[in-house]
Amino acid sequence: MHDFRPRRSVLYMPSSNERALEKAKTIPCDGLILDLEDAVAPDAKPAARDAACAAAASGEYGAREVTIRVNGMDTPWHADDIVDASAAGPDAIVVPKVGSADEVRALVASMEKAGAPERTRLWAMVETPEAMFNAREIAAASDRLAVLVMGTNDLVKELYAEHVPGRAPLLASLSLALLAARAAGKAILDGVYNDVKDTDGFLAECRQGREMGFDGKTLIHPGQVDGANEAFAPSERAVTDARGILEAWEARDSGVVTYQGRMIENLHVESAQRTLAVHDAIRALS
Ligand SMILES: CC(C)(COP(=O)(O)OP(=O)(O)OC[C@H]1O[C@@H](n2cnc3c(N)ncnc32)[C@H](O)[C@@H]1OP(=O)(O)O)[C@@H](O)C(=O)NCCC(=O)NCCSC(=O)C[C@H](O)C(=O)O
Ligand SMILES: [Mg+2]
Repeated sequence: MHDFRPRRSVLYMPSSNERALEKAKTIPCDGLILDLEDAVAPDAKPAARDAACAAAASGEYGAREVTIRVNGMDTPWHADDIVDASAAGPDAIVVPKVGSADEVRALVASMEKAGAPERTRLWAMVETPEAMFNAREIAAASDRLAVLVMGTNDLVKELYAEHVPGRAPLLASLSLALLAARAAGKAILDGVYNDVKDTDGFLAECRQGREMGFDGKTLIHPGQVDGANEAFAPSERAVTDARGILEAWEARDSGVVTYQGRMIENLHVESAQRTLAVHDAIRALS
């Protein structure tokens, strides 16, 4: 009933960093974004592209979802990035600064022209004011588009905002993108937390992202993986409650039943089924 792929922790790494590419094989994250964009200097881009494509094609990353983030559509590297990444066949090609449904369709067409295998999905980064206003059309533009990824650093820059605890300046954007993803039935990942030494701030932001409804968080350091894995997995309590709700529902003799004093209706049963599907999918990873 629920076809769910865990994406609690999705780690960016510069594809120019050989050591990080090697280390990633042992990091317990659900996904990897091999970056060719912001984390790679212009003169290192061709070598980084080769390294990312070789890594994605290697099959050495186990159950982790392996993606390549190409350079933006308005850059001189984009066309070659799409051609080479499509040939490498990662789980997804991540495109930064997608601003419209037309751009999504153009990206899908260029992936198809470059022979990207069916399994290679498109992930669109939404990180500009234009993308926020077009989020609904972007999310629904193609079946190939599987995930929206928040780019909160670019958003803060574009809004002339500031990174603050609680992210008040970003809440409208985060909510718009979430609404768009859910309306289109797509997954959505929260943005990165820049201070790799601030564990409390990072965990608070993970909790906020989970409570808002994000599927997981994009990360920049291996030290952030365990916190995201825990925050975006159903807690033991949630799993116990989900089982209890299903048992109470099975034993009902009317359309409404209670579990531990709380009213349970069909919609709560669907949520409980989803919780157990997520829990099972996470357990199946290990
Ligand atoms: C942030 C970092 C530059 C910090 O690097 P460093 O000081 O080297 O960290 P450590 O010494 O603590 O590293 C310990 C070991 O872990 C490896 N490592 C570090 N980061 C990664 C990683 N991301 N993936 C894999 N492995 C990693 C180090 O190599 C050390 O290994 P060892 O020597 O064997 O012990 C660095 O973490 C980093 O570069 N992070 C990724 C930065 C990045 O990719 N940025 C671009 C994406 S973020 C973005 O653009 C979001 C979006 O577009 C937006 O707008 O918001
Ligand atoms: Mg960005």
